[in-house]
Amino acid sequence: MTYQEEYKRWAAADLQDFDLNRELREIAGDDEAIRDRFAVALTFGTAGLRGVLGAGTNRMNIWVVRQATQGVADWVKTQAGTQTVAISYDSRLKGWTFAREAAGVLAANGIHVRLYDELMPVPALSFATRYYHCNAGIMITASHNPAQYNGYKAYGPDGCQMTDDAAAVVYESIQKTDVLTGARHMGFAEGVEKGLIQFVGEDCRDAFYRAVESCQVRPGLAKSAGLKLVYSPLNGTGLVPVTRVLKDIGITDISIVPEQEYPNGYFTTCSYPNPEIFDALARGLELAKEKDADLMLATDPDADRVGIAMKCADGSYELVSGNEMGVLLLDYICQGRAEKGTMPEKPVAVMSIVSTPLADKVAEHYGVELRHVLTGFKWIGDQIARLEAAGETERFLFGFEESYGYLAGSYVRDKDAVVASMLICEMAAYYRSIGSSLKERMEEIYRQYGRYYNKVESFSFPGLSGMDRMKEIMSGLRQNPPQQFAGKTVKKAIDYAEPDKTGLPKANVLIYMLDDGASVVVRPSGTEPKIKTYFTTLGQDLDEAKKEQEVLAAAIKPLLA
Ligand SMILES: O=P(O)(O)OC[C@H]1O[C@H](O)[C@H](O)[C@@H](O)[C@@H]1O
Repeated sequence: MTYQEEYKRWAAADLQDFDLNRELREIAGDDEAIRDRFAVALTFGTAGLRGVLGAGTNRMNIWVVRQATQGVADWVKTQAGTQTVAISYDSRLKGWTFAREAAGVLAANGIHVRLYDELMPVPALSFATRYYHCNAGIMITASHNPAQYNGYKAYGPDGCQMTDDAAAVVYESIQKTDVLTGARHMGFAEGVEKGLIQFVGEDCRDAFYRAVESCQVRPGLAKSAGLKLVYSPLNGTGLVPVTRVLKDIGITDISIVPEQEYPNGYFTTCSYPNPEIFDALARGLELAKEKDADLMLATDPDADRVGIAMKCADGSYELVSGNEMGVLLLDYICQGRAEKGTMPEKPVAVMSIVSTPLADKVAEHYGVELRHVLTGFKWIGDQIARLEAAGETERFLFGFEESYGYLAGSYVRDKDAVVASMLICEMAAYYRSIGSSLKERMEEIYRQYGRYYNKVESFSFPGLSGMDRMKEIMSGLRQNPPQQFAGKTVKKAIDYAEPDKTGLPKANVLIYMLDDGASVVVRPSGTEPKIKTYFTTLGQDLDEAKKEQEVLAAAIKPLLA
């Protein structure tokens, strides 16, 4: 069928969503708009689906959600177990609608559903999936994308994002399911009446909070430390779980950024709700200055990432990068657990290969094995699963990625900004209680292990031609391996396309280790049309390390044009 024919089929159907029929009427006769919506379909991958909201096979709408859920249902039916799927959603536009639609498809397939009756974040979904022994979990979210997006993250029975094998089966089934007529569907009320759709119980929520709070390193400490916090849920799911946990551990001086407090899928005060980006933290920073807060936290809409600003001695605020926070937390957890006598035998931490080598130094100092895995938090979840299979789950201390994702504990298998917010506040409270601060501890770490500087620079390659160019660049780097960058010799180059040499699954990643201890990683992003370069440089002080990075970046830039 051509895209025009598919458009006509949709335009003639009752799409049960006023917005969709109106959009199709509006684009009548506009070939480009029709092609964009109907020429291709959103692809279901290991991260599920993500796309712009609207009508068509290349958009997020109830029909694409039903089709994807039929794929998930078909896969669940091939599995043993409870035949149950957990569902949650965040503040995105149509979040609750998509969650209900997905529940209706599962129920029509005879599969039981456990649905949150209010928006809840990724870690709560991962937790419910495990708690109810589900075969799968579905999170309706587009994470930190702009407001016009929504998406569908799929989870396996362990609460980790779906494996490649399972996602491939789901995708195959999706392709056999006609988007408008192929998915079975039952009305939500009927599903509830038949007992197929149930809400997540209070017992599960309470168990989630207990699991998070059990990860405190110095329980009770925050109660008396007088920490002053500014928090922004960025109009997403963080408000309820983060404030609940913080209050439970005794942090009461919390000012919430008023315009970003309540769920709002339009994200009117920050168009790109990604805590990696300054704009997303700007309102929080203003309020932190006004309140003279010790710390400012902002969680992304599905509350799996958290961004931080810390107060410096002169009263100014400094943003903390994902790498720095990963190192601070690793250091705090190790030091605190050693002091409290709760350090497990043979402790294990995990980070992605693009995260800072400074963490290796810290782990070594505390006698912790720091495992390196590919980018994607599911690889951290996979390490916990391996420990679990060996009956050694308690060895897992902490996992992090430079992209602002952290997890301390094995109760969920995706990044958790709720536990991260709790531990960051506990850590800040601790340093405050001993007359120090996060900033001071970070400086001590640099003095002890060396002045590392990490920076990510991304190069955009939009469209199909961009995809080709990215392939050319990566194969060019493989065919003519660079021997030096800016006069610094490449001491070792690691190509992750060669699994025999890395011991990790095959991945399109190149790492260059330079003779002065610096390193550069080059990889195409898995989530955006970009090549990302990750720099680690060293210097006597920050200025020198930054200059080193600039020189290296300038040398690499021409290779990525
Ligand atoms: O670098 P990318 O492939 O774009 O991925 C960036 C990030 O995306 C998601 O948040 C994943 O869960 C992370 O594991 C990953 O680091």
